[in-house]
Amino acid sequence: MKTFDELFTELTDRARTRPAGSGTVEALDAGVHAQGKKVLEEAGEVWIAAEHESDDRLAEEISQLLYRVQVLMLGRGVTTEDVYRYL
Ligand SMILES: N=c1c2ncn([C@@H]3O[C@H](COP(=O)(O)OP(=O)(O)OP(=O)(O)O)[C@@H](O)[C@H]3O)c2ncn1[C@@H]1O[C@H](COP(=O)(O)O)[C@@H](O)[C@H]1O
Repeated sequence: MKTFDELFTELTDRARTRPAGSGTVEALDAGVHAQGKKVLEEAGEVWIAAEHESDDRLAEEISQLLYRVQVLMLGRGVTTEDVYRYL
């Protein structure tokens, strides 16, 4: 179990240390265009899960969307502080 901030710290570390086998490193290397497409894809899966699937499946899809948003944030160099000041 981890929070949004804890995941962002972990992904920031992945970007810095670039461990072999990290899907995050691969996603970062794919660039902002590919990262954005993943956000859109996961958002669509969240929508479908909200209409047709269980609460647990919806929660899982939301977690994947949050992950993809964080990868895009890292890809663009946007921090959680940059985002939180608009909340
Ligand atoms: N929270 C996530 C997470 N959520 C989603 N995903 C990725 O998103 C995929 C699921 O998305 P899809 O449903 O689109 O499945 P898919 O299209 O088959 O996925 P791909 O083939 O596109 O990778 C998973 O297989 C992961 O590749 C995640 N990958 C990593 N994390 C966490 O990020 C951290 C760093 O991970 P690594 O960089 O892999 O070490 C760890 O704490 C992980 O738990």
